[in-house]
Order: sequence, then C-alpha cells, then structure tokens
Amino acid sequence: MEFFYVSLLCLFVFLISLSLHFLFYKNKSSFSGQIPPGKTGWPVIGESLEFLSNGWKGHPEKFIFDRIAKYSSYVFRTHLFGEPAAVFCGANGNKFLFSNENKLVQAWWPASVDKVFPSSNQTSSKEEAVKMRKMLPTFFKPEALQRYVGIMDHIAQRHFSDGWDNKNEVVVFPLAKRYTFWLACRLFVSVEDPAHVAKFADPFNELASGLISIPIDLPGTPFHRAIKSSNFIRKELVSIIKQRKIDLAEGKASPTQDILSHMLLTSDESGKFMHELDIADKILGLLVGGHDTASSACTFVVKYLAELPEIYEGVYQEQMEIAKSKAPGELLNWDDIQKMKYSWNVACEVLRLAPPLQGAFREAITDFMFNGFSIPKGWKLYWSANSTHRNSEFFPEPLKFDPSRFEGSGPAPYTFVPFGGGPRMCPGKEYARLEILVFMHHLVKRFKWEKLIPDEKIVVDPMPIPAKGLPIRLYPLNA
Ligand code: HEM
Repeated sequence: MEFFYVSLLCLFVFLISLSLHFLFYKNKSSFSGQIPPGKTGWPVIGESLEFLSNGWKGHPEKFIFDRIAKYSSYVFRTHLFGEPAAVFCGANGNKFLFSNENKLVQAWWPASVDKVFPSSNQTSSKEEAVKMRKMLPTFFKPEALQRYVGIMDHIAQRHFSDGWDNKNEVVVFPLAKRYTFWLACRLFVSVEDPAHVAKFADPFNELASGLISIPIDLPGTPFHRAIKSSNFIRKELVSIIKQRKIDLAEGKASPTQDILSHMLLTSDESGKFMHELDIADKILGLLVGGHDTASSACTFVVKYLAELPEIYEGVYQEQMEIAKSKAPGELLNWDDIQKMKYSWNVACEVLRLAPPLQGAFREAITDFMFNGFSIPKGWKLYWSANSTHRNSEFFPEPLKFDPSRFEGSGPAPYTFVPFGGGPRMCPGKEYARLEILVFMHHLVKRFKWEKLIPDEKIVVDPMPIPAKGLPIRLYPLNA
C-alpha cells in the first residue's frame, strides 16, 4: 500500500514539477547573504521522503543528526512538503524560534493538515491564535484543572475495569487511545456514555492517521479518509452544540460543566459569541492536539516500565503510598497529583526519549539572520525535539533511561521541549500531565506486565508507536 502511494506521488511529482519549479524561481526572495548549508533533494518533494521514511524506520532523529554531522552546522537547509525549509537544531535553535513567534516567524502546517483540519489556518494566524489563547487558560490552567482530577480518576477506573481487568493479554496503544479519547469527550463536551464515545472514536482515528500524510485526495487514501472523517465529526459536534444551547437556555446544563459550555458563554471584546461551526472546529482542534500525543506517551510509559523493573518499582512505591492514604471509594485529588514527583520524572524521561511530536513548523514572516546565515522570508522552519533530547551535548548518555535528569532544576532551558516553547507552547501540557499520571496510578496499582514481543519495532508516523501496538501479558497484583 505504501508503494502505491509513493508511486502515485512520483507521478504527481513528474507532472507538476516543471510548473512548480517555475513558480518557485519566480517567487524567490531577493534577500542576499549566505543561506544555510544543505541540499534541496528532488524537485517539489525535496527531501520529504527521507524525512518521513527515517520515521517509518523508527529513527526520525537520523534525518537531523546525519545533516548536523555532514554540514557541521546546527541549522541546515532542506526542502520539505513542497517548500524550501531550514531545520533549526540545538538549544539555540529552539530558543530562537520560540522567542521570535509573531516577530520573525509564525506557525505553519503542511497542506495536508490545513485541508483535513481547516481551523489550523485560523489558529496559525496571529489574531485567531490570540483569541484561542485567551480562552484556553480558563479551561487548562492548573487551578481550573484541579476540578477535573476526580473526573479523570472516575473515567480511568471505568476504563481499566472495561478494558484491562480480567484480561490475560492486552494491546496497549488502542487502549491508551480509548482512555485519552474518553477523557476528552467527557471533559470537553460531557459525552461519557461509552457507546456515544465509540461513535466518534473510529472516524477520529481515521482523521488522526491521515493528518500528516501524502496529500492525495482519492478514494482509499489515508488523506481522503481523514477529510471525510473530519467532516463527519464536525457535523456530530454541531448537533451536540445545538442541543447544549437548548439545555443551557432551559437550565438543564451547567455553565461550567465543560469547555463547550464555556465556549458558548464567552464573548469577545465586542460582545460577539462564536459561531457553532467555529466552536466545533476549536473543539476538534483540541481533540486532535491531545489525542495521539497523550496516547503515545501512555503507551511508552507502559513499554519502559516493562523493560526497567527498578523504575517500575519506584513508580509502584510512590503510587501505592498515595493509594493507601485514600479512604475506600475516595477519588484522587490535586494534592495527590502533587505527590507524584518520581512518576512525573519518569514520564518526562519517556517524553524525552519518545517525544510524541517530533517538532513543528514555522514560517519566516520576514528576511532575517540566524547564526550568520540568511533566512529568506517565506521559508518554512522546523524545530526538532530530538536535536536536543538525543544529543549528548545536552543529555549525557542520551539513550540511557534516567529520571534523575529531572530532579532539582532539571535540564537546561530549551533542551527538554516535548511540548514546544514560547507563546505557542502546547496549551494542553498540564492537562496531559494529569491524564498521564492518573493513568500511571491505575496501571501500577493493578498490574505487573511483560512485553509479548521483546524487540517490537517502533514506527514514527508521525507519532512514535510500537509497530504492533505493544501487546503485553498482564499479571494482576491482587490475584
Ligand atoms: C503528551 C502529550 C502532548 C504533547 C507531547 C504535546 C505537544 C505539543 C507540541 C510540541 C505542540 C506544538 C508546539 C509548536 O507549534 O511549537 C502542541 C500544540 C498543541 N497542543 Fe499539545 N501536546 C500534548 C497534549 C495535548 C493535549 C492533551 C491537548 C489538548 C487538551 C493539546 C492541545 C494542543 C493544541 C491545541 C496545540 C496547538 C497550539 C497552537 O497552535 O498554538 N496537546 N502540543
């Protein structure tokens, strides 16, 4: 199937490369100076296939480190997704991009993302990003999240008793996706009934897997399925929104019960409320942003705890101390989360070694200089988590799993960046911390486990996932 898409892509490239080449040269910036070293690869597709295929082989960092070594430079030129691009590496590269948001650079997504998920157009524009950013803290700031710890615990209990308890073997990644999606449905739009959640889950998985794909919109392609699914979910969300408006008017829904009520009742400075479709797009954006990222993180927690018994033991001790301090039936609360320090250090080390997002794009909104090189306006710029996470300059013995790296003041600034940085840093960071810790609590309290495929391959497309979804054998602790 992959071969089919690659062949189609080559045909596509052959047919339009000349015309796009013409366009490219016509639009070339007049900015002079030495551009970063590197090569542009094939016409139009540039080095996109090398960029993606290193991920399919499980080593996305290879694309970065090969070029850092070849050009002896922490910034190099390439050509990705039809666009001239530069990759910024190391702590200085991260710092530069994160601190120049909306001054020299702004967010940019490949065309596939814009088509599947039109609201990414809006959040990347300065105005929409500001609006969204103003609204999100009410839902995502730690004080607000405190209210949700108990709900997360409640959903986690239901999830573990439905999907894990009384099973000898499970496949972790699909279960982790079910967990994070259930939580999001409950906390964003108050959909808790598993049958209703399941109605969204399949189309949502199609959407997530076609989001960063080769943008060929033909029946059967992941891209085509993603567009169809995105339209379906939007329609479903709009019908939930319409019903909620009625419920709010009749006093049957609470203004603070979830992010949907909040969005419906919040107006901008001019007193205007958001349109239903706009709200649906924003909620879809949050669902997409938080789905595979947190599921990938939970899956890798399970993988590393299976491989490292002494780390498992540390997490188990910490979580059992918390579990023993609770009265029967008492839900986890904010104070319990604050006690999960070692568990969070472990989760951070997981995010360092297996960052769910490998990096993100920006676009140069003006000509500028970086490290003595000229970056022309319009170039796409990429920051890469692995360029610091797996670099011995920033993390000695980078492949060693060592949660103590996060003790004390932790890693140097701009080196640990699984959530990005600067004004566009992931708004769901604290929410993700809670859902991962609540997941770890229930997991170690209930089970020990072992991997069924000891050397299971990791595929990064675009998130890291064990190729077979991480099948494990469970050993219940209360048996
Ligand atoms: C372990 C879990 C997660 C990781 C590693 C992660 C990582 C990231 C990263 C690296 C970015 C891009 C920053 C950039 O452009 O430089 C991002 C953006 C974003 N994330 Fe997360 N994220 C996670 C969970 C979540 C959750 C749970 C939500 C929602 C509840 C969420 C919502 C978003 C949104 C809406 C954006 C786009 C922000 C914008 O365009 O300004 N993320 N995330």
